[in-house]
Amino acid sequence: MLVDADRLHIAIQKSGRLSDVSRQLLKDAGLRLQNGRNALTARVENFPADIMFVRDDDIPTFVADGVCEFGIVGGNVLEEFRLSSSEPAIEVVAPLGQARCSLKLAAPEATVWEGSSTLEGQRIATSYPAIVTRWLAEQGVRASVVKMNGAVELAPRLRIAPFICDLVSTGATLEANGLRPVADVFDSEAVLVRTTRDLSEPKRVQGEALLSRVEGVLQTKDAKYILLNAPSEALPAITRILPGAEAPTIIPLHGRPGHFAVHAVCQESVFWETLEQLKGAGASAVLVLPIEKMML
Ligand SMILES: Nc1ncnc2c1ncn2[C@@H]1O[C@H](COP(=O)(O)OP(=O)(O)OP(=O)(O)O)[C@@H](O)[C@H]1O
Ligand SMILES: O=P(O)(O)OC[C@H]1O[C@H](OP(=O)(O)OP(=O)(O)O)[C@H](O)[C@@H]1O
Ligand SMILES: [Mg+2]
Repeated sequence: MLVDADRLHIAIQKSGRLSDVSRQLLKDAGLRLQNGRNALTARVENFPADIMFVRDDDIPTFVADGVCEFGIVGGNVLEEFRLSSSEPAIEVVAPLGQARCSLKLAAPEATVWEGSSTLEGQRIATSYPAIVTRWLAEQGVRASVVKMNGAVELAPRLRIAPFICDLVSTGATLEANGLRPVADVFDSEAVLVRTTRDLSEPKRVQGEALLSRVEGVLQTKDAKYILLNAPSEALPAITRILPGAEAPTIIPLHGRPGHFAVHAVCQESVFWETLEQLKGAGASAVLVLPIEKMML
């Protein structure tokens, strides 16, 4: 029998860019949370796990310490933690393909940029000093890094530093502050992380079950089930067109010699162009169906 000590702890961001992404992933993995939005913890009704709602910066520490066995965090925050920690007992178990953004170096529009040597002897304001320091070392440039916890885009205007390194997605925040990106430092997306510390056997088993569900969710995101009919001579071309389909099932059509039904799970997006190509290759009666759950 499972006791409370065997329940997994999963750390997610309380509020911010990752909170909806994290809640949605847990929901898609079939986990039903008990408490309301303002609670700091929630019990999962139908899976032996409790959710901790925390600041995103604390997630790597909690997971590496083993206080939480799993967490969802931005790759940028994880990398900064890894570079700053002496014992980062944490691993990425699934990139989630969400909250994509990049850490970019930026400067006021008028700044003349002649490559990374422009930074020699300059100051750079950032919330990610360890990532920026590593990048400067890779570039062979000496510059000083000033840590700011937020509103980094204000640094040039406040004369804190002539350069900044901050997260950019659409670029709208940079533009609104009269800044332009000059170099890419680190690409990030949300990731599911796990502690690398030893777990009790029940927690290890539950962790594997959680991971397998998450992998299923990620695989079904773009996956579709395709059914179509085709004459035998069209089958080689059709199987080449089907996006990300391994070993489609090919069944003879009753009463139509030389004609077959093709069933395939496509792991990649199926676009209208794909259907047009399939028709062009000889397919007819093409159906594309969503896949609700998948466990390979
Ligand atoms: N503009 C963006 N587009 C996409 N993803 C982003 C963007 N800005 C941030 N992110 C990602 O979302 C994560 C969380 O961002 P958010 O701004 O909510 O953090 P925060 O203000 O530090 O939150 P907290 O209050 O939890 O400390 C970032 O670490 C990054 O991985
Ligand atoms: O390139 P953009 O699409 O404009 O996005 C970039 C902005 O998004 C993030 O801040 P967020 O909006 O999450 O607010 P925060 O500063 O309160 O964290 C980041 O710190 C940038 O300021
Ligand atoms: Mg934060």
